[in-house]
Amino acid sequence: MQFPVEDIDADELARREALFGPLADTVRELIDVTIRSEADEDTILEAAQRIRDVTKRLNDRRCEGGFGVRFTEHGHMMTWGNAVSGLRNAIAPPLVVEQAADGGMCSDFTLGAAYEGPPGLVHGGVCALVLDQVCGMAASTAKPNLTGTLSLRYRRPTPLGPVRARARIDRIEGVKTFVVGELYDADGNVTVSAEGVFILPAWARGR
Ligand SMILES: CCCCC/C=C\C/C=C\C/C=C\C/C=C\CCCC(=O)SCCNC(=O)CCNC(=O)[C@H](O)C(C)(C)COP(=O)(O)OP(=O)(O)OC[C@H]1O[C@@H](n2cnc3c(N)ncnc32)[C@H](O)[C@@H]1OP(=O)(O)O
Repeated sequence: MQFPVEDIDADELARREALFGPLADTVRELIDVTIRSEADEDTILEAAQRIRDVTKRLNDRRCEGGFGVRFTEHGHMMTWGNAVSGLRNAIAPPLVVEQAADGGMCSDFTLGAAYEGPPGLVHGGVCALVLDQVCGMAASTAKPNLTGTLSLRYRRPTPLGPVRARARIDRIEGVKTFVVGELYDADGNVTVSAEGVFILPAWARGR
């Protein structure tokens, strides 16, 4: 696993955030309206062609593979391709995850039409995606890790709209960090609870 360091200062970091964040926001809106638009056929056909054209231009120069996890020389971590919180990832809701008063992690976000499973409800796999990230971030306050096991209990449906995720470390046993987490609906009901085992991999021990 590589973690490239980019030779950029705080101003350049801010410039890139201000450039790529709004691009991803725009594409996120595009995803939503692609699902929900009731425009006429000519408009849809024209939109598809214009999107193909701009995609071709953006493709002229691009990195190989995924964005990865990169650092600035001052140690700022850029997880911009992350599927849940990536600044440049239009399929990420995106989550902004913050430290909670209890020392765990917390995030308030909105899941719209792009995250639907059953009608009007968040897809169960999306609930797992979000909880993996927030539980993983809670675990990584103790040590770097990968998800070993994530167990979920879907207690009640999660409606599309405002959602809260929380996670905190339950206990640490050697290389294993045990985390518990929950999703909440807009009324504050727990919809999904999670238990995760996050593991410092053998190859990373002592590094
Ligand atoms: C160091 C890596 C850091 C990578 C960080 C990356 C980026 C940093 C960026 C942001 C960080 C911020 C937050 C994190 C955010 C999001 C979280 C998303 C996380 C993911 O999206 S991550 C992708 C999905 N994840 C995988 O792709 C893992 C595939 N898998 C493996 O890479 C190995 O399978 C591994 C490492 C799991 C274990 O391998 P290993 O060789 O290190 O383990 P080993 O045999 O030494 O066992 C040691 C002890 O763990 C027990 N144990 C073993 N496996 C277990 C399991 N699965 N469940 C429960 N317990 C298990 C044993 O029973 C023993 O327990 P005991 O010590 O008690 O005997």
